[in-house]
Amino acid sequence: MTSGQPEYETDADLEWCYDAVHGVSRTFAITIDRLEEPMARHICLGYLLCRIADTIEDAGHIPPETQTELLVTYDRVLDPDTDLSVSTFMDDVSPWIPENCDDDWDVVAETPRVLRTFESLNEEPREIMREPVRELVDGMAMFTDRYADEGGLRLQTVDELEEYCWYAAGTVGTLITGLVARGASEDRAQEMRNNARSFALLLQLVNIAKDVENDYHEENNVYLPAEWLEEEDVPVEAVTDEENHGAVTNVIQRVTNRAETYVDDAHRYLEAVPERHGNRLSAWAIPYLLAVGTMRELRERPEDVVQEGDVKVSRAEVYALIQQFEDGISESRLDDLRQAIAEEPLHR
Ligand SMILES: CC(C)=CCC/C(C)=C/CC/C(C)=C/COP(=O)(O)OP(=O)(O)O
Repeated sequence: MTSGQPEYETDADLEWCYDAVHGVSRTFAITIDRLEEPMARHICLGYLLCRIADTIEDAGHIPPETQTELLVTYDRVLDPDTDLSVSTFMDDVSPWIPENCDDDWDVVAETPRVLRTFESLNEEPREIMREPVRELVDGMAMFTDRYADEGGLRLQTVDELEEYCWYAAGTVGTLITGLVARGASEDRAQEMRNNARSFALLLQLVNIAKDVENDYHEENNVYLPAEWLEEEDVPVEAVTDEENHGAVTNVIQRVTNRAETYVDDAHRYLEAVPERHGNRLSAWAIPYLLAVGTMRELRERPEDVVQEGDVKVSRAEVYALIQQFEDGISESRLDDLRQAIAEEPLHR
């Protein structure tokens, strides 16, 4: 403990942070439940710091220039070389917190609590996390600024889509790898660093493929590359129109195919993951396998992304997958599970 906080207060804050993650991310709730201490609290706090920026970036009701300003201020609060206090950020963001606060905005409203809990962690994990979080925040500020005139993100090319995925998820991969690789052999650490970007791009591209409807209607963002939409004669602003469902489905398939190219690297990452500092292989294997399962669903019913607004692995399958890890997991079992879940739902 480095902050001089009374421990009972930090414990209550940490409990709050664990509850908050369960409210905002299905993926990270599962991951954090699998981890032991101290990795669980490190990943929890690292994730919440990122989520605050993500909520601002996704806020359709905030003008882009204000989003950029808020993200820049948040970055300065995280910068150890400036003494900008979190209260400045709260003064700026408070008018934008919706009255009927959802779980995401609850976390933003509690930024001071998240930050003081983060500051209560040991210095080593904190310093591993700080720069990747700031890179994510800066990247989001860059994207809201780039598309300020459009009112929301309108990614143009597949390269730009992958650039965006780097900031939104690749940075999180760097954060995780920094924490998890401590004390590992140089070979293992290098193997993880080589494959971390692929792991993150796999997860982020699958999320983008399945969330097209919600991203446009709730957040005013179109991540499907305009160049791919154009090849299908779909105007970007008509991405969810009924007449374009078939054509947009083709673009969703293309994004899914792109995600598929990262699966082998992600698998290599998992084969190198050590179980130190409270880390557990299953914490990362489960989101990986859920991404493979979601790709299966996206291939089988891509039209549901635009017709139903969502394609995801069922709760029963998520449960069945978690059950597979009750007694730990071997590498060969990971291979088998990947093949199985790519073909059909696990619980059948
Ligand atoms: C090297 C390595 C381990 C890389 C992985 C990095 C990582 C986990 C990035 C986050 C990707 C992601 C799309 C999370 C889920 O979305 P969400 O948090 O919005 O929640 P949801 O599950 O509710 O959609």
